[in-house]
Amino acid sequence: MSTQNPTLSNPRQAACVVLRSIQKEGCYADQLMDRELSEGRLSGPDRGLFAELVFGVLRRQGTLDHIIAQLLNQSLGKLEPIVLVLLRLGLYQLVYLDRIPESAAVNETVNLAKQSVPRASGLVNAVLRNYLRRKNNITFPDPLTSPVASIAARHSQPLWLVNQWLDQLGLAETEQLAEASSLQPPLTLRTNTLLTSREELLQRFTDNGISAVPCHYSPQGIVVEGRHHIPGLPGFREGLFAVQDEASQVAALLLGVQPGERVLDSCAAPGGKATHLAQLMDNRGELLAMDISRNKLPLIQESAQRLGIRIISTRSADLLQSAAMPAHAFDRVLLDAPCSGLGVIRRNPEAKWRLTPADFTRLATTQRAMLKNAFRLLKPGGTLVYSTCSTTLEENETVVRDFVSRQNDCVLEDLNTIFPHWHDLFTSEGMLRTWPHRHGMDGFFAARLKKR
Ligand SMILES: C[S@@+](CC[C@H](N)C(=O)[O-])C[C@H]1O[C@@H](n2cnc3c(N)ncnc32)[C@H](O)[C@@H]1O
Repeated sequence: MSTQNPTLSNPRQAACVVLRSIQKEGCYADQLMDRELSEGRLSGPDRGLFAELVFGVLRRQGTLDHIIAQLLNQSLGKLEPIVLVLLRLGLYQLVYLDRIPESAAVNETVNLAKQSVPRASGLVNAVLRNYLRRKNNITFPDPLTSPVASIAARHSQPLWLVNQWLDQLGLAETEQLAEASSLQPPLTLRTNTLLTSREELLQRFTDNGISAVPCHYSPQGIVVEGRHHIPGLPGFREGLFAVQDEASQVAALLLGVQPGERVLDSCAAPGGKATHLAQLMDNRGELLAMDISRNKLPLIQESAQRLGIRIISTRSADLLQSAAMPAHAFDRVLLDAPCSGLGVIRRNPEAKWRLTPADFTRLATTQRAMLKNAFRLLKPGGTLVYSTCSTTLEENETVVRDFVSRQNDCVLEDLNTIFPHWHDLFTSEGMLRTWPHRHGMDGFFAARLKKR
């Protein structure tokens, strides 16, 4: 099956194609899904089922594989990759989707197998029916004697990640985080305060029969209940809001930008934080949104235009190349560094099956070099926020502590002192650490540095 197949009007078939591309080619789920949805072959509830199947299977892949292994007479590794995708897809519907009748889940999956890999349709049928017979006898590792394996299997997380969380948080919180990280994240929006207030936006949603509540921490944030097609939400085309997790909103607020300042967002695409910063600057001053990827700069410009922002200019430059950097000295710099994305695995669940601990060391090397270069661009007295959507120590505290210890003109500011009302988001050292299970937002890190 190909992702270009023009006949994919069936949500299960479309999900199967996307899952296979992710497995085979290392594609990103959100990009493939956007492409499929924008081609308009699926309509109405089929679009919702398609998204549910792709993200659900990726989030629950570990648990599904654990169950499949008990139902098979052979090891999982011996299955053809497409057969494994079909089994995950069928089993996901049986285990997690109450609204789909069991017979439909089995028959539709077997039909898909007949189309794509006919020789395996008997096996797919047998395994799914075997699950229906044995579902009350599926076993998981004992939480007392094998806590890591138990959490990994029940909450669908890789073993290395559970071990890492255990070192950071202890057993009870690891269980909570593992569970929260396999759930669908909330839909959080940032009010565009250049055009409206949070209260007016909430009222607009209420008037349109959509439930939404204010965020607890971000003064611009709202959480919308249910699933929605974003461009169809009231106020989207008028630019009244941007989609952005609350943790990301808080990270930009930590920079403390003021109207009239000269600000650099050094890794800016697709522009979530850059547009937020411009909004906080009240559309006054200069904001340079820089990114290595020239292809992504139009995303920043399109968002800025929709939100009525006039102070952002974009530039393609490599933060690792000093010579390519803008010659300005900035009052404030945001370095929202490329990272492992372990804090956003609710949104990009394929990442947890691809990453390995070796990736963090490689990423940290780049992040250190970026921090050094970004700090050079600050004026004396200027402020820099270093942030990532990763939960690892290596990409976060270690990068910052190491930099501060080597850089005589750099001071780590204590966020507890500057933003005392958010103290439960900060570590005792004064850095931001948000967690899905504690704060209901993405896992995020930020530290605020000052140049003497
Ligand atoms: C975490 S994303 C930034 C997200 C953005 N701040 C936002 O809120 O929408 C990291 C960005 O860094 C960019 N990037 C990666 N390496 C870079 C480099 N060497 N110089 C500049 N940008 C880089 C990537 O293209 C990516 O867009």
